[in-house]
Amino acid sequence: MAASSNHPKMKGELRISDSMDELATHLVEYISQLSENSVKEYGCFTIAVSGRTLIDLIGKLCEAPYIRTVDWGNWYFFWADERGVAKDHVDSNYKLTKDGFLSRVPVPSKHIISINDNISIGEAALRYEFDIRQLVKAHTINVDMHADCPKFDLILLEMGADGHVASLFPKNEALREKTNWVVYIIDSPEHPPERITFTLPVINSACNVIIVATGEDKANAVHQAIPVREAGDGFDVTSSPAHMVNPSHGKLVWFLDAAAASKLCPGDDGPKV
Ligand SMILES: O=C1O[C@H](COP(=O)(O)O)[C@@H](O)[C@H](O)[C@H]1O
Repeated sequence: MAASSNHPKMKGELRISDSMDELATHLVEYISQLSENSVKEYGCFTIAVSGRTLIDLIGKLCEAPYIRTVDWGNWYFFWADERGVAKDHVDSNYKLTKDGFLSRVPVPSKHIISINDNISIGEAALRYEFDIRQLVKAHTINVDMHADCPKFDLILLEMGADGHVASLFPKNEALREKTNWVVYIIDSPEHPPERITFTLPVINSACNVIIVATGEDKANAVHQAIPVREAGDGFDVTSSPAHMVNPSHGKLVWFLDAAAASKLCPGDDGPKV
């Protein structure tokens, strides 16, 4: 049975499931609710995803009842990060998402804003940000006036075992970016080295951010990322990019399985939920 908790010592709401299947069930129900609310309120749903296990987890959206109940025609689809490889390469987040999800749901192809793989990584980052700006201008994507950033309805992230989210890796220069919406890196500690990623100002301007973490190998990073830290406690926030996710006017929800949540317990900085 999933447990859900809000705790003043934890950043965001925690939803902890006993199994991957249960986590997927709760995750897709939550996404379908967000989609319904956004379409009702603004006429569309702007979603950015990242890669790997996430795409398997959202696969349930391609099945009954969601395949018929979700308003796919009003979805606008983006990537929070992409690897510097061709779109048909096994490492590509586009390929993963296309094969495992987008080919199974009727999102209009002109609503799928992918990253150009025919130009240099620097040009592709600029072009992707330009494409997003055009959709902000057209009022398809809302805007956070205070941050001068797009306000995506949902940014769906998966945390790596080192605490990275999207392609924002521990201690990387990209974590300091304050102005650009999209940047590229050429020094990813994980293969491939070239990546394009949303920056923290964009992630933290979203209406909703979900971070998924599953498996025992993520337990330490979860323990680093979720507890609220006191200023001056010596914790270097750049060692945990996921800890730096803190939507300024939006909602953050963590979807964890029991193994990933296993180190969040009394004696740490918060309660077991
Ligand atoms: O490199 C990436 O990794 C994360 C997830 O990390 P993993 O260790 O669980 O595979 C992913 O969300 C991101 O999109 C991707 O480019």
